[in-house]
Amino acid sequence: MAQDLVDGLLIKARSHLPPPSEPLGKLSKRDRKGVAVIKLKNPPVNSLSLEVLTEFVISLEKLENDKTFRGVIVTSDCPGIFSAGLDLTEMCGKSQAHYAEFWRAVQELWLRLYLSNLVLIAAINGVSPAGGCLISLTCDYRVLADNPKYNIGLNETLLGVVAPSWFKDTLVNTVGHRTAERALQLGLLFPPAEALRVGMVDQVVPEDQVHSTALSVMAQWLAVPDHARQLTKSLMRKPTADRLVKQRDADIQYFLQFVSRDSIQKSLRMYLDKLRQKKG
Ligand SMILES: CCCCCCCC/C=C\C=C\CC(=O)SCCNC(=O)CCNC(=O)[C@H](O)C(C)(C)COP(=O)(O)OP(=O)(O)OC[C@H]1O[C@@H](n2cnc3c(N)ncnc32)[C@H](O)[C@@H]1OP(=O)(O)O
Repeated sequence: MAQDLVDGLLIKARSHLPPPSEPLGKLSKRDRKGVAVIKLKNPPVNSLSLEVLTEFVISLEKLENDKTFRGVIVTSDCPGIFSAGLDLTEMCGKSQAHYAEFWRAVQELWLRLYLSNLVLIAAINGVSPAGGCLISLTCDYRVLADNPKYNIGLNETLLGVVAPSWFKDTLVNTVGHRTAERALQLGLLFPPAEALRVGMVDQVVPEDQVHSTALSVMAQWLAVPDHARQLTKSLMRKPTADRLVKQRDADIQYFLQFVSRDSIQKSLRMYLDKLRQKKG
């Protein structure tokens, strides 16, 4: 059975954890076939807070260091939402030190995911804007559930902010320069059929088949000898990652200057207010 391949690893935000005695990321070693599942669980929208980013990195590191694991399926435990992207409250009204710590954590997760030796398959079972889309773009393969609500893309410009160069590079490496340029400037969020057409995802399948499809794809990728696949992945991705590695501190300084501007703070606050008012 396909499900027998899977091991569970749940990433939760501390505030939603039950008793403090439970570890944050649960890594069970029951699996024999080397595939783990990382399920993002930070209700209500799986926003990527500093805590979630940190926990994600720790979980990945554990899996990388545990040689029984060769692949990870990245998916969501929040119905209808893969991830709402970076937690906007981490970028509003906080100190410079907080912004710097937050941005370093965003960089760290991107680098870990993008250069991972593991096979990463995104099982995208919900809407996936901005940072949520970025996570899926770092994976080796993307399976998206066929639901017209499940838009995916880098919509930063619609918030009045700019996708940093390494977000842009990740998109360009996936969909090509022209599609990326148009998508980034317009902040396009693609519905499934469009996302497939432009190459933002590799497969669109009925919602109840996302997980089983991700498992089948995983089996195909794991049939390739690890050393050859890993070196090839590195050849393809390292030049892009190195551009950030060489200037991580400068990138943090850009972010600090950018996010601290009154105009950017105002844009982010207005966007958050709009989200909050949607309900009432
Ligand atoms: C020159 C170069 C300089 C380089 C500088 C670089 C600068 C880069 C700066 C920023 C980069 C940002 C990347 C990002 O990822 S920004 C995040 C973008 N995300 C979005 O636009 C998604 C926003 N959310 C939604 O559209 C919806 O919430 C959705 C995910 C579709 C879910 O909808 P629904 O189920 O209806 O839920 P609600 O909208 O009611 O939301 C529930 C509560 O969650 C709050 N929320 C939603 N998204 C976020 C978020 N990303 N961060 C924090 N909080 C979020 C929302 O406000 C609701 O809160 P409350 O219950 O208090 O009302």
